[in-house]
Amino acid sequence: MSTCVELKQLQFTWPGAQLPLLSIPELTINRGERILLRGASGSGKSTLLGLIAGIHTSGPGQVKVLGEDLASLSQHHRDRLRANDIGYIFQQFNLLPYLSAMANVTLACQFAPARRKRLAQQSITAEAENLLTRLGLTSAQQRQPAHQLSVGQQQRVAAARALLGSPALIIADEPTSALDQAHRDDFIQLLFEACDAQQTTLLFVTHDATLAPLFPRSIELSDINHGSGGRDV
Ligand SMILES: Nc1ncnc2c1ncn2[C@@H]1O[C@H](COP(=O)(O)OP(=O)(O)OP(=O)(O)O)[C@@H](O)[C@H]1O
Repeated sequence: MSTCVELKQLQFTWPGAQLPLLSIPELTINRGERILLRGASGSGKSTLLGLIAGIHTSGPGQVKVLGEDLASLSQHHRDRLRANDIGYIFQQFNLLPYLSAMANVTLACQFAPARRKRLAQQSITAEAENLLTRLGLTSAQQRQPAHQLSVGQQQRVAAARALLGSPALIIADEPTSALDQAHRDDFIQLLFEACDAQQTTLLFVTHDATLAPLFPRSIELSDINHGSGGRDV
């Protein structure tokens, strides 16, 4: 099985901090895996995701994504890898409020030539519609401005935006924190189905331990992190 994410001897210290927040000897995520990463609030989950997505650069150690050692890439190449191959679902969704749900989704392909190329056979709009429908938004909701949608609907739009153009890796940073249990489990099932249809790897981060049984593999950040994990502040 090929590898999607490979961390080796990773260390990361925020400027001004006394101790490294993260010190992770090893973590490997295979392609197609669905993996839950759990950790307490402030333990470094979002920081780790930012390192894997190439938003922050690490100190010593290696972060490899899809075979590329991020430290050896220029900022431009890291940005391109992220746009083309990583779909990011943010905690606050980061939708543009006055654009329609559909326009928010299709925008994802604007700066991602490889994603557009993977959609070559069908139009971007048709595939966005397909994904939004599969994730449970009606045609009317797809045309509505994002700020007029419920939190659960906005979350589905954010998921469709991340999935459009079949990126190899989806990173989901606590996307269900604002939902009740029924909507949360329903959203995760839909996300699994969409990831399976595209053979996408899913790295899902949460502080909620009750989500672990839904995932084939679950990791506690404190079990793999020898750094401070936010305990020095
Ligand atoms: N830009 C930054 N500059 C300096 N320190 C930061 C920065 N971002 C985060 N930190 C610190 O890093 C630690 C971990 O933060 P991080 O957001 O990665 O945790 P988290 O596990 O995702 O938390 P939560 O579950 O609350 O979102 C915290 O102590 C935080 O103050």
